[in-house]
Amino acid sequence: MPKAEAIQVTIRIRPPSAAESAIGDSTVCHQIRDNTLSLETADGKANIECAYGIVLGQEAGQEEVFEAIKGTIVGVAEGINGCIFTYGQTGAGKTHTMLGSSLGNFDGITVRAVRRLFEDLQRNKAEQQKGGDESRFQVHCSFLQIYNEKLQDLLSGADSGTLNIREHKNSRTKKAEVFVSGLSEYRVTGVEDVLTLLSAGTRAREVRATDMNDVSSRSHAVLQLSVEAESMGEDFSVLKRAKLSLVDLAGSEKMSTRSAIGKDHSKELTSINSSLSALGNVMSALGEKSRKHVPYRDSKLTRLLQDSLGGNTRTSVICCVSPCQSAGEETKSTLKFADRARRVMLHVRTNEVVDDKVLLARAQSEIARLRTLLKMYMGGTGMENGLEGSPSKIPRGGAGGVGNAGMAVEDLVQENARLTEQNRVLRMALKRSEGGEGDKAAGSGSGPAEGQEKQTQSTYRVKKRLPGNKKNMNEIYSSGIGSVGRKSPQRGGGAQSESEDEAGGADLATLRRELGRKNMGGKRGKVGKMEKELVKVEEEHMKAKLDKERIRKEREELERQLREMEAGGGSDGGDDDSMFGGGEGDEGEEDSYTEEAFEEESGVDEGGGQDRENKEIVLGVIEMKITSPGKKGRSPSPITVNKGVAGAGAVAGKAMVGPAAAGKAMAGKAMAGKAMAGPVAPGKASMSSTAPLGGKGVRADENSNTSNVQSSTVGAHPPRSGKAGRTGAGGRRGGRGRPQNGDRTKPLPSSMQISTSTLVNNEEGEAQGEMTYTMADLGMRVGVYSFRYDLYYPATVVGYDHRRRMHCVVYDDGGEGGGEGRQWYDLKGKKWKRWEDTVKEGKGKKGRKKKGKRESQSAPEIKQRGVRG
Ligand SMILES: Nc1ncnc2c1ncn2[C@@H]1O[C@H](COP(=O)(O)OP(=O)(O)OP(=O)(O)O)[C@@H](O)[C@H]1O
Repeated sequence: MPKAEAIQVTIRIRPPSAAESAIGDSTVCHQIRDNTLSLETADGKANIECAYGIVLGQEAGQEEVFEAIKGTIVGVAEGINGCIFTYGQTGAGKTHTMLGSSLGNFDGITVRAVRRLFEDLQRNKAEQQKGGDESRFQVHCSFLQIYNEKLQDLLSGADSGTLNIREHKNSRTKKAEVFVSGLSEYRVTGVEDVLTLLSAGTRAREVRATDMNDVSSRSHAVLQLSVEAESMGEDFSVLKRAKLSLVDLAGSEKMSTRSAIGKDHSKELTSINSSLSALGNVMSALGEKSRKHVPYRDSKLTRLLQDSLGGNTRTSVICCVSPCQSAGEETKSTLKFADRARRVMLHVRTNEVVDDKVLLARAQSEIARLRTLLKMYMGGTGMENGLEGSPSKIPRGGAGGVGNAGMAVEDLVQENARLTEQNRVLRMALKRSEGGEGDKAAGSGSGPAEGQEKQTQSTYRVKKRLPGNKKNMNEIYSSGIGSVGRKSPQRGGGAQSESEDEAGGADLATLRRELGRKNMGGKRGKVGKMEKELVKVEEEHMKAKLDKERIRKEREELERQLREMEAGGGSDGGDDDSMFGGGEGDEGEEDSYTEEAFEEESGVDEGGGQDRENKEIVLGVIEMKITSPGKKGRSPSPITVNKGVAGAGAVAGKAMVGPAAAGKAMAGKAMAGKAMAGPVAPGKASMSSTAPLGGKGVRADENSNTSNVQSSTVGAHPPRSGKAGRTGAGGRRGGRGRPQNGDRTKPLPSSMQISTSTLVNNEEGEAQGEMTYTMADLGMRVGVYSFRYDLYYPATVVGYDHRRRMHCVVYDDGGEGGGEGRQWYDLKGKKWKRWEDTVKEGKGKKGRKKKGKRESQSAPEIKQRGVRG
């Protein structure tokens, strides 16, 4: 449940500057208590006293500032978004606070925050590992500026052009979220990596001298770290994800303070002031409970910070002020802003994807707790034990019997969702059997049951099963595949039994009797609320039962049709009794990575070369397509992103059978359902984004429209421990060309081999064996070095475009973001330059360094203002 909390406001009063001291500017702003300051009015007659979260006086050091805002950082490793920004007039100390000073040990918030973040992540990882669980995390970094209302990538290494803010609907929360399309993201492994990027980006930032500051930042800068931390145990897997945004705003400046300023400066000033005023207006709107409209769209800054200001982010504002009289008016207006900010309430929640098993365990412990609670209540001992016995204090589903019945209803609803999903797979299988239309069916989105998510261009095939290893659908559904790695007596099998169905009803009946007894006993008032709750649960239970009946019937009908099809010869005859009609019927499928090719690589022999005792069963081939950008109105050309073999986990986790795009399917369920296993054991969920390829190759794509064929192989991913910037190069080029058209069945050159996974079902029906991670070159255009399928962004691929020599990001919103399904965003028209070169050459020089120098380049020195190396 989201927790409501206010934006945390800290005021920092800096010491007088040398210039202020030189003119003997008097001090009018003082800290008087830990959270209170006083400000003398311009005429010196009155003292304004105001209280904020924390007030830090002139003598406060960087460590104290960090302590004040630490709460925002510590949540990040736990999956809570955080945002820290500094606000104030030019020269008030914002950059000093955020970045620190190169003179001495004055690390700013950024360095401290990043250090703390990595410490937390490492500590969590070590703790998990100590307990015998697997744990890992990944962090990506981006850095941008908003200058004159234009968004620019500070890490693209050259003039980045203008980026756009886009919106995407989070498939989990169903809420719109903003992102910057085409923004470079680098994988970072520690504070040093972030500092290097920070240094490179800070050089590219716009600065200019103002009256108050010789090196005034003239742009708003946003450094963002995306964190994913995953832990996996025997029977659980939890993925936490959060973003930390560190924002150094440009300072407001009075037009009148400059006697004569250039046109550029005046434009800058207008743009800064208007975006800061838009920020103030947003804060005002958010602070007013009755106000419905929040003008986020009035400026790029407010649009970009939308999530941080009114959404699911823990936010801290540090308002910096000068203590001197000459700045009195600006200080007053900064304090006004602080006042607005502290009224804003946020709704913060942990971004966590939890495996079903964990949910089940949690639910079970909740039931146990509530049962005890009810027992105590019924026995009248609640109060004596310090527990509030009033039913109104017991959460929904929490009144013991009601809770138990409520859980039964939830079980039913979940079961229904699972059955609906299976029906969808059956429909696809049926379509395919009917005439190889499976791809179209999947692409067109036809067929999903009501309420299902849209399908996009993805195709799924289940490979022919080996003779002697025939299983019918029911066997497959009930053999535990539906719950690989998470065998649950209740859900592991196919449909829930009638008696289990009735369990909720039985609970309800018992509870009714119990309540009747209590009523008789004169506890009417207390019991009334429970009764209402009970009626509600009974209704839900009835509805879920009816739904289940309908879905079951639907399934029976589909199975019947499919059996008829198979009896009538199926799609490719022979001994193929595969669910989806085998692969031979897919001749017309574009850019297929055919099963034959797969077989050669995986060593799976259709004729039974495998150990049948082990009941080897290759359950599926995933093909995912991402469409190239195309112009609006043009049909986009498909680019195959990833083809792999989904093992039992994929089917089980419903990842590949998900109704949405492959990416979505994998995203939604795979993370939770463990289908997208990286180079980990089956049944374990993978780190979503940049699980290293571990030497697994990539595959050429035949739809590529470029002739410059370079396949990125091992190097497509950044080395785990390498410097972040190296990722930008997209890896060494190891490709030796791609297969010719029509030559798809030939084994790919080793450098381009697609990885495969082979899962073997053991006697218990659990998947055993190796499951490897597959990543293909994006249509020969992009060496992928980061790739994630998750609930947050259903699909995000960050890569290096070899042809254009630039970084690019694909956001696939599965059609939900209002786009045309999958979309391709790149850094159009940009020249690409390695960031190392940019740092080495210094700002202004363009062009790439010669090849082969990269290895010898040492990490750039960090001498940027405010950043310590
Ligand atoms: N708390 C502080 N202690 C010591 N020096 C400070 C402090 N705050 C700011 N300064 C100094 O004041 C000067 C201006 O600070 P800074 O560049 O951080 O201002 P700013 O608010 O970022 O201004 P702008 O908006 O123009 O970029 C710098 O030389 C900085 O080192």
